[in-house]
Amino acid sequence: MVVSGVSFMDSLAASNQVAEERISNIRTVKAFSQEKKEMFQYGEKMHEVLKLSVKESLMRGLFFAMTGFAGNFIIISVLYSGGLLVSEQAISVGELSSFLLYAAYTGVSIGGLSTFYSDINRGLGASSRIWEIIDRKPSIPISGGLKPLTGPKGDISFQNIVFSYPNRPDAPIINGLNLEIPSGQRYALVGHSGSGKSTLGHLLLRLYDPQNGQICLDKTDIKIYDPVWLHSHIGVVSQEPILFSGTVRENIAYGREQFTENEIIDVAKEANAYDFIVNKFPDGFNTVVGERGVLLSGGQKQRIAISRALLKNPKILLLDEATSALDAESEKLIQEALQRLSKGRTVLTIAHRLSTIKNADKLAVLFNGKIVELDSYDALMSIENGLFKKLNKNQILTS
Ligand SMILES: Nc1ncnc2c1ncn2[C@@H]1O[C@H](COP(=O)(O)OP(=O)(O)OP(=O)(O)O)[C@@H](O)[C@H]1O
Repeated sequence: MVVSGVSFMDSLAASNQVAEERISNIRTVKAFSQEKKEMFQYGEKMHEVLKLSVKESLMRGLFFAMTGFAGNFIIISVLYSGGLLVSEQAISVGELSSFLLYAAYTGVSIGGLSTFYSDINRGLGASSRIWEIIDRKPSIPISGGLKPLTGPKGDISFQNIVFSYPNRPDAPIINGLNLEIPSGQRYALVGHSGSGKSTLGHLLLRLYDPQNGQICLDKTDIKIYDPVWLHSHIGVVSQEPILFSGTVRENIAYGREQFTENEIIDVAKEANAYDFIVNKFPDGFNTVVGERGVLLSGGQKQRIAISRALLKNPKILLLDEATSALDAESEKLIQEALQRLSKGRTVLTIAHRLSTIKNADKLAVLFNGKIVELDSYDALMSIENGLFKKLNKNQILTS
């Protein structure tokens, strides 16, 4: 019964996952006219849930039918043998009745225990997955470690990094990579799609640990630092900025406990977000952005994410540029905001835009899990048969 409870919960979770994923991406479903197919798929999943719940109900029914039958059979047997004993005058009718009464009380109580047993099994089935998750020890601790009293200087070095994702251990993404980014410099990471640029960002944030080599911040392995301290000094503006349902203010302040209204206004101005927040949104900074920021345009989301990074005031910046093209005006405003954001910080940009690539102090070209070229834009373009030159010529780097 425990096993069937677990499968029932698993199939219910699978059907909920399908529903949640499709409903939250309803625009894509509609754009591809997949409503009927998705409804059919959800129906299939629910059918699976129904099948398992019928199976579980049958097992419960069988179990209770058997215990009920056994109870009644015992009573009839006791009445029969007791009747024989009464007729032989071995026991009195009173003794037989009181025995039956005690036996009935005991039987009902034991019957109650069997219901309790089946309910416990249901609970065990439902909770076993939760316990599995609760008992999992994260390989990277949430907190604990060195917390320097001052912020970092911002020198970053990747030393002989080898990394493959845990679910694909045989497919190394980074393979003996070395890269030094001195404090205050702007480096742009370029390479084919899928070459591992975002992965390098994940490693710097210590979302994963490399299988080999070390990543150092100010000559100390990032594994030594408290992850909370480390994350507080790295600002991230990702390709698809993640906003949470809540107000514009709450989204800008995400990650900062203490802030003043003036700070929020200042960072919004610096990120070129102030004008649209105040003039275009009905409630200004109190405007609700909708689930995952659906009520905002791509460019607006980017600028709110830049305001958030500015408020955090980190020493290191990790920018994952959006590949999707924005209109020229938004593009200009975002580039301006990013320029301001980059000032005085160590910046690693996953670059897709020619303007970013040209403005970077150095370009690091990632190929086959290694940095194969590292220099300024002009220097790399002057290498005959250079990889960067080829990528640039084929317009692989720019959107
Ligand atoms: N969580 C993951 N689990 C397993 N493999 C992953 C995971 N994330 C990415 N990968 C794989 O790692 C490789 C590198 O991905 P990554 O996102 O770092 O590339 P990228 O250079 O940033 O690409 P793009 O420019 O298209 O964003 C890809 O082959 C991808 O399929």
